[in-house]
Amino acid sequence: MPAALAARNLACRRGDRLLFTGLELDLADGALLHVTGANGTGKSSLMRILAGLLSSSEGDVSRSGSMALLDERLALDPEWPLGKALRFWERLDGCSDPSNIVAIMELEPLLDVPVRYLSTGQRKRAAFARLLCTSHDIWLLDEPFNGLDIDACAKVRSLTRLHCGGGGVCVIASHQDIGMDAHTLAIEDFAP
Ligand SMILES: Nc1ncnc2c1ncn2[C@@H]1O[C@H](COP(=O)(O)OP(=O)(O)OP(=O)(O)O)[C@@H](O)[C@H]1O
Repeated sequence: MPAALAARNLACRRGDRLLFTGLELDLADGALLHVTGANGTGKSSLMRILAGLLSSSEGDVSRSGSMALLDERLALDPEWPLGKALRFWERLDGCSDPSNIVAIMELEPLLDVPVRYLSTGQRKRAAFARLLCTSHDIWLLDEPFNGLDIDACAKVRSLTRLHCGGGGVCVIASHQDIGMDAHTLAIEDFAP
């Protein structure tokens, strides 16, 4: 089944503030979307609505294919060494080639380090290792370049191109230039 993600007439209210309204998107066939906007405009809120973790105040989301959200929350046990924490999920996710993924994200030297000691960029690379283990069709990447060095940013770009080149859909929320050809959705265009 080809990956697709659509949103119709989405509105989002946080507290007493309406962040956006009438937001539409329609993604399929390897589409890459860059959601832009200044701090606090609602990019992360939109990503959580698309992921089904937050209710919209209006509108709906439909999708075809499985979906993964990568954000600043690292779903790995902070007390465990990274290798053990990754293995726990590799088994549950049915990861086909975990050692290759660890190598791609250059995590071998960190496998004995407790997750809570990882630096910001190391945590982000561990989050990508988890994402790659899951083989989901739709990637929702919230500020995926935060904390990554130049080489790791380039790697994330090439992994994203590979994902979309294989028919996967990807949404990147970032206030930064992502350095890739992408459709753009400026969240401020949907401000009330
Ligand atoms: N649980 C909450 N209750 C009330 N307001 C919230 C809640 N969570 C977030 N907000 C507010 O919603 C607004 C949008 O937050 P969001 O994280 O979606 O923005 P963002 O565009 O991703 O920002 P940034 O670029 O800084 O990450 C902010 O003003 C934030 O304070």
